[in-house]
Amino acid sequence: MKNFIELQDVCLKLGADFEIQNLSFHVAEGEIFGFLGPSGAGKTTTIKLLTKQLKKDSGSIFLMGEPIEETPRSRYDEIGILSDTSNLYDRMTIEENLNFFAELKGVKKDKVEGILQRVELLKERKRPFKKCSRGMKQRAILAAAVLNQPPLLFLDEPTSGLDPATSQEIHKLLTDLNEQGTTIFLTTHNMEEADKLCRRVGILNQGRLIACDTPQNLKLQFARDEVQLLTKDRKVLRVKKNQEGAKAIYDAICGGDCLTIHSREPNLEEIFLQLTGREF
Ligand SMILES: Nc1ncnc2c1ncn2[C@@H]1O[C@H](COP(=O)(O)OP(=O)(O)OP(=O)(O)O)[C@@H](O)[C@H]1O
Repeated sequence: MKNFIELQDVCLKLGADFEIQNLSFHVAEGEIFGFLGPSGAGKTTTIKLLTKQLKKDSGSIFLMGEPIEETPRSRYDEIGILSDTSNLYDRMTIEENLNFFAELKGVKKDKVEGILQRVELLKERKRPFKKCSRGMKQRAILAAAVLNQPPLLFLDEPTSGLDPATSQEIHKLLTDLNEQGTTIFLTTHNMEEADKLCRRVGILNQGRLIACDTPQNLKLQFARDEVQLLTKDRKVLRVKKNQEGAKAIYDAICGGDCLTIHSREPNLEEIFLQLTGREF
């Protein structure tokens, strides 16, 4: 498996107050990689570095195996990019927009109907983009980005501000795309989304990568040394994994007082709190 994205010691100073510091990570072909971090952590800045909208001060970036400096502009026509600023035209309908992008990307127009169906916009296809709801706009933008089934897709907060049902639809579309071979790099504030979709996640804080692994490994690494026991009278007891804890569990089971026992894995939000001492 080759790396589609690789950063080595990348630094960038932006203004007086912010810098990306020695950023190193990779995204392998076929992965969905989630880039997490609170507002202002540098997620969008990193996408801008990877899509040549910003230039690093130092370090190396490789995109699909070649140094980013050698990546031709035309390569970005193949790569899908979905950012916070839409490039769809307000006055054109959803369908006109997609036909336009199909032509631009050299995709046959008959693909447009299929993609409209997949993002559930077939019925709304004659609606001008500016009259669409936020969820519809987001699905239309995503449809335009994936028309050519890109090998690599950058998504900056793809479900930000969307209702849970629309987010679910977008998750399904992304999972399908990934199964068909698209490598996905996405940024999100939403820990649950990252946990559900991503094979690996990187956690960024104040321009520095503070963790990078599979959600499962991170949870094991930061697992608490305790289990959770639910008693008959619905009390939740947290019991240490030691001799004393074992005795408490033994007594609860023998006394018929134990309803359930669960391990206590932290979620990604708790991991972030443990790493930084700050709420996400
Ligand atoms: N052109 C710029 N000049 C100076 N500072 C900038 C510039 N663009 C962004 N910044 C600053 O860089 C920092 C990182 O911004 P960035 O947009 O990458 O964060 P983010 O993690 O994507 O946040 P959010 O989740 O809110 O989108 C912020 O403090 C921002 O104010």
